[in-house]
Amino acid sequence: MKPIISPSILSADFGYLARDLEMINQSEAQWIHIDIMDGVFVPNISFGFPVLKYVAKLAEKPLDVHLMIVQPEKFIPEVKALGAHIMNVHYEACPHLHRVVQQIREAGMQPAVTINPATPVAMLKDIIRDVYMVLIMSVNPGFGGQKFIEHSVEKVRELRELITLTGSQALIEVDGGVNLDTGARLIEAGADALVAGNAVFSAPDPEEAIRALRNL
Ligand SMILES: O=C(CO)[C@H](O)[C@H](O)COP(=O)(O)O
Ligand SMILES: [Fe+2]
Repeated sequence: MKPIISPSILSADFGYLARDLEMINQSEAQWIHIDIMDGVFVPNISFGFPVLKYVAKLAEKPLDVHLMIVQPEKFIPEVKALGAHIMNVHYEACPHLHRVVQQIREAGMQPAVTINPATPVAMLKDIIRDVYMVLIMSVNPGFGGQKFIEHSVEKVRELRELITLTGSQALIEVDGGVNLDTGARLIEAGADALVAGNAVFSAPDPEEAIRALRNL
């Protein structure tokens, strides 16, 4: 099965956001990845809901929303209003993760849980049956264009084992430093979906870069 490709608009040219979204609409990408940062959970701020309303209007593919914020449950209505397909919340930001997952589902979105590079896969054991997807961060969240953390490939393998063992249907997505080389190894390890920012938007032909990732 071909991997799901979710281009991250964090690396788009914000001065030409409409053009870059149109490129994704025309491309072989399945989803559009949206990074929301609060300057508290991560040391950076990206864009907020007034900008994302405009993005959502132009986007013709399901939105894969990645919230790098504290208390993400506070923003379930705003994320829902964007028409998001998937709402990714961080394990590290949710002391009551099970409740948040339930709330996301009740709101009519697919719940996904994201883990930072220092969080072991084993921490997901009691939530894995309840989520649509797990997002493994392969860089420390907060910035695009960072170097891939090698240990992430092993984490994908461990997560695939946990999913098989528990009978979960969860998808595995990986985010950070994904390119043709790291992407190939992640897919081999069991990843279903790849987020790519820099590898797409720094390429001479971004649409071709998406196609190449899709054909890995
Ligand atoms: O969540 C993120 C950063 O925290 C981004 O989705 C990620 O960094 C994508 O960018 P790149 O592919 O350039 O690493
Ligand atoms: Fe992300």
